[in-house]
Amino acid sequence: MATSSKTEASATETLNPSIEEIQPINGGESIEQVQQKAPEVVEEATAEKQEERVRESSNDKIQPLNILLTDGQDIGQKRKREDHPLWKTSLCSYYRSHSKSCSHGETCRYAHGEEELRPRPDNSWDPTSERAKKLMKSENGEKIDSLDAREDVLMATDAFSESSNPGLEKCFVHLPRKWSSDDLKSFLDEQARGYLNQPSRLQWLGILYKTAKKRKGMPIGFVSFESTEQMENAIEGLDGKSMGNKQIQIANVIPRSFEKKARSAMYLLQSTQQPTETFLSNEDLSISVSINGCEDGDKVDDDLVLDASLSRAKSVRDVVAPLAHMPYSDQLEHKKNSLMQSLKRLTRNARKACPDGVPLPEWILRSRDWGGLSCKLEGILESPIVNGYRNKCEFSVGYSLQGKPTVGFLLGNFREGVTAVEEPVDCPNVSRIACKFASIFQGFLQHSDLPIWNRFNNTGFWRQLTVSSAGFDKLQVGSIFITLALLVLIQQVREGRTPGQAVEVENLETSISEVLLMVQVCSVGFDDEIITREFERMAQALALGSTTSSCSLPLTALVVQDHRGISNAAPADAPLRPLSIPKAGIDPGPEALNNAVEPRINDYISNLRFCISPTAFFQVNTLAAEKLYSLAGDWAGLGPDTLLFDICCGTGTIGLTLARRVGMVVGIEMNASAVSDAHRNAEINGIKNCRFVCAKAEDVMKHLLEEYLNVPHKQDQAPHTSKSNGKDDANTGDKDTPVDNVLDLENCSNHEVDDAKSGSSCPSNGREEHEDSIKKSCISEDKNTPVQQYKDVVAIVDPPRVGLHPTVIKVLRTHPRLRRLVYISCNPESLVANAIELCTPSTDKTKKVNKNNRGWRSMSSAGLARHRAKSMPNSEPFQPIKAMAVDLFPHTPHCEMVMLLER
Ligand SMILES: C[S@@+](CC[C@H](N)C(=O)[O-])C[C@H]1O[C@@H](n2cnc3c(N)ncnc32)[C@H](O)[C@@H]1O
Repeated sequence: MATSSKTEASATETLNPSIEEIQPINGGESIEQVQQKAPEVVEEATAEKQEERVRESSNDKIQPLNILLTDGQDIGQKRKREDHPLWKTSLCSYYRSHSKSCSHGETCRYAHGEEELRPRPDNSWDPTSERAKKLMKSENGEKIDSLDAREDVLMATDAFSESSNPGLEKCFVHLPRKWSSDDLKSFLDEQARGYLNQPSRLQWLGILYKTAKKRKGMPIGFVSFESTEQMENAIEGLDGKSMGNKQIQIANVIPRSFEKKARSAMYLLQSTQQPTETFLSNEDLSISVSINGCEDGDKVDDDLVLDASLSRAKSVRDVVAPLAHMPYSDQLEHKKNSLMQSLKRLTRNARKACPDGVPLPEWILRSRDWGGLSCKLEGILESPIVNGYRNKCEFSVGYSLQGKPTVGFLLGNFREGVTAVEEPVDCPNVSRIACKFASIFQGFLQHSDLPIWNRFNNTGFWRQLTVSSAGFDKLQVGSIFITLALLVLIQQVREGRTPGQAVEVENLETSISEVLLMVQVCSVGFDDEIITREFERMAQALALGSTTSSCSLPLTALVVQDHRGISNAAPADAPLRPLSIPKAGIDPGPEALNNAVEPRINDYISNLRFCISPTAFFQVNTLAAEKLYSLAGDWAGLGPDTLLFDICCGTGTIGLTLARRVGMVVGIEMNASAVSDAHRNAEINGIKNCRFVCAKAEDVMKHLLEEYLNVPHKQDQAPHTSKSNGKDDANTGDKDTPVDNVLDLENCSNHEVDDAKSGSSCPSNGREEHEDSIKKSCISEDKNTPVQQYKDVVAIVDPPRVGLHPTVIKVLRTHPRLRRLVYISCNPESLVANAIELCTPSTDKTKKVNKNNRGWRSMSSAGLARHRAKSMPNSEPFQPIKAMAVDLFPHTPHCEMVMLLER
């Protein structure tokens, strides 16, 4: 397996000093001595100190090099060092704690004070710096950076005022987010009284206004006036007025000319269905806002510097590919360092959660060998393709900053008022095929009779375009890739570059043979006839675009998703309408729309074909995912006697690619389309030892473990084979199987925080029906099929970003026969939280969780996990054995991590 070994070696050297190198703290006692005395009390502080020491010590390590570089006057080398993306991105703790003196002087790689501090490659700041603290506060909604808010407002291009006369309306910026419209009105009324009470301004009329509306959760409100005089009085009295630590700013509200078209569409629709008022209020909604004088730059202060970096971060490239400015090897190092922090966090939190009187587990004691990491981080596997690797892109539909209907990426967070969408220009992770389809669709929207989606008032029709591409011929890719890799290597050697730098594999795009387009709309309130006509036109435009493009642009499936929700994240069961793709130049007529093929796409992993539905999860970087699954399989220690649980299995990718190495695979997945894909994929690839269960893992895991593992061992049983018949297959179990159907739903309902984050596509019409469906998915219909006993039970879990449900963690942790668990995570934070619960020792005296305690709302995920660990039934904890990262997302800070847990 290829790893960026060079990068890793140097990073490990500098960031992982052995414990001997760490100086004693706390009056000469070593960290260990202090910890053994009162671990809970001193742990956090010592860990931080330890990290500081590590940093200091890593600084020591590069010091001689720095001196050499300056003394040797190798200016090129020095510049190279200063160009390093991490140069001066952390504050020097030595400088801070030693009266602003540091023996490394200007060669110190850490910043001596806030002035020297540089933003990190992902545009974040050293968390201990003033800047980071300020930002953190604003993120928490307590304080908002003034210019940040201004920037956001400037980026709001959708409609969010309801005035019929924008000339007599103003936008108030920097209002408290939590204010309602009533708060804003009270404030304005109070201001009026205040002025009237001032003797020096007896002539003052007060702040009179017509309407005042506050945008929920945002720092802005709209105030309209009866007359220009009223408006000017308000500006005179309130613009610049202090509001907490901010000053109110009053912005112009400018009607957008480009809205006329949408307006006429609205009128058209208004005559067919909707009550007049709805659309009349909509038609004037589209405005953009500019702040009086904010471009003048008359307030050059610290905030402005901060704002400059924020605004830089808001180019589409910076939003979509924030690490793209770094060489690929530096991106890998950056990700590795941040994963190391997560592994340290796991150790610290598990130590903290370890119950009184229980000795620290071996792995925590051993963590000293790894500089505080909970286990060895074995490295990071590079992505085989660095550019254009995404096989799936979700493009938003909205207005650009120039007011043009655009298909691309949102420039920021809607909650902050950012709605501007920019074209996917210069985003190296997006394929040219995806960009091309976005541009064809954008061209179509400019002439559509239906309006684009407005995020502020949740009206409009066109919402999103998803481009999924696949169909690399593996042999072709293999040979192209080997040739290119060799060429790149030769080139790198010639140019003196290190391996691991960006590999352009442009030709790979030419081997894409399938493209599925999914267009998300909201059909509410629109006439069916108009919709059908627009779909016909859209299908023609997309088909024409694909055939007339200068580059190869296959279009093999087209489907519309109808979604009414507020955000574009549609539930898995949102209605889908497949459309047929007309032959270029031929008008197929409305009938043709109904003759569409099933919208599916075929991709290949480890020489298996995977048929994927539009809403099923599939990793966005297929070649890197292949590495990920094979690593997980290698670490799982599989054999013919292994029963493998593939938890959160999606279309069955992990289980099916490993099926031939195990006795039996049981996959659990809540998305019904993905489960039906998994069955089909087993069939396509002739795999018979897999069973896929459509349910939430938290609802069925306990029963499945019992079904397979609690039966008496029957030595003479024939090896189990199973059929994959396209249904929720439950082809195991016999009359003797003690399937326990007592549901553990009570437990689930204790964890609102997780439930709120996960949607279900499984039936849930009432508790009884739900319970019934869970029972069905766990009990065999064929009562005669014997349950095979397996010597070895392994679980590979690959949960969504929120991590595993606490019920699943509890079931896995407390089942004594599950000895090995491979955790694949795309979110280190949830991995840390779940691993705390899996790996912290428990006692007989478990604490009861207070169900009415709402304190968890303000807890970090690790804090919550520590809390839950206290109520874990007494059971043998897992130990983290090793971890490795796989980079599926070059140019972004994201990364997959695989961790092996054993007991
Ligand atoms: C990160 S994806 C992994 C999918 C699959 N392992 C793969 O690599 O293609 C997570 C999957 O978990 C599913 N999922 C989310 N919550 C779940 C739950 N509570 N129970 C079962 N599956 C769930 C999602 O639908 C999604 O398919």
